[in-house]
Amino acid sequence: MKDSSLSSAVETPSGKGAGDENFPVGSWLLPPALRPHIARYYAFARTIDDIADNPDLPAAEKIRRLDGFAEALSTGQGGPDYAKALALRASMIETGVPFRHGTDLTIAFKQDAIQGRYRDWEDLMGYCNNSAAPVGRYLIDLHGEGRHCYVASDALCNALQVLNHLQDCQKDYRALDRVYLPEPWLIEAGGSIADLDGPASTPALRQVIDRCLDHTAELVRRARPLPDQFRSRRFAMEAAFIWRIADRLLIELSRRDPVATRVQLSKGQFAAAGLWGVALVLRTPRPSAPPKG
Ligand SMILES: CC(C)=CCC/C(C)=C/CC/C(C)=C/COP(=O)(O)OP(=O)(O)O
Repeated sequence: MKDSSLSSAVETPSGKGAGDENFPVGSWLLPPALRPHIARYYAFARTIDDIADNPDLPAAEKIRRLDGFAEALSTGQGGPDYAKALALRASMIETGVPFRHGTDLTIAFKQDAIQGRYRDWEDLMGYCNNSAAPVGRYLIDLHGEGRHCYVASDALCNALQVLNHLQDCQKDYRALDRVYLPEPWLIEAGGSIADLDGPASTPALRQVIDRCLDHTAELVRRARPLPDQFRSRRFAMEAAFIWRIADRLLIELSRRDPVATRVQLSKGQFAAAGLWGVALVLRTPRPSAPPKG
């Protein structure tokens, strides 16, 4: 098989890597034996996201390539252009994790290729259920944790996704004419999509950002039990770390303007979130077995 770390003819690498993410990807907190599998999932996700976000590819071509990745992952067909899907397929067969956690991502990124506006929160959550929730579900199944953990995990992943949309709202609009913030909310607040092109948020845009943050705060609240649900102490620490990152980003985005400046956590805040996660898990007992049902 071709070296899946090299890019193929159907890939359009953005140059982004795990170090550019908002949260730790396959961090040292996770069990070492699982990290190579997580790296394959990450490489697959990064590759298909880069195709969806390439401003120079026509939508039909993005869809053709994303369908190719889904097909290669679920059937093994497709050849060396789809090496990252084939590598993930081998990893998923070895670990027993369903292909669906990969193919669902292709559904979201195909949606990105053709949909640039969102009607309301439900519409946005429909997107997040395919773009972000599969990441947590993948990690849960890889660690052999119970599916009862999906509820809090979906809430955490969808919150991270919306926080990322808020951080990147101007960039996504300018580069891709893509606006995840519901357009009718902007119009209701007396603004328009053009508000995203200014030097700072208008009062209408700020109102919409705050409305999204209110919904996201509820997701972060629902995600709070997640670390306590995991039997794996390392995975619980990772989840607590990531939960704390979401909680801190929520505060930063409510205080600062993502249109005027890049809102992200400082290295100190990131490290503090890690310590918080480790400390939280060290002082709480692990569940011995998942609840029945
Ligand atoms: C169970 C558990 C611990 C779950 C957490 C899993 C996790 C880290 C989910 C994040 C999914 C997400 C928002 C990806 C977007 O990445 P991005 O913000 O880097 O987006 P971009 O690269 O496209 O800008």
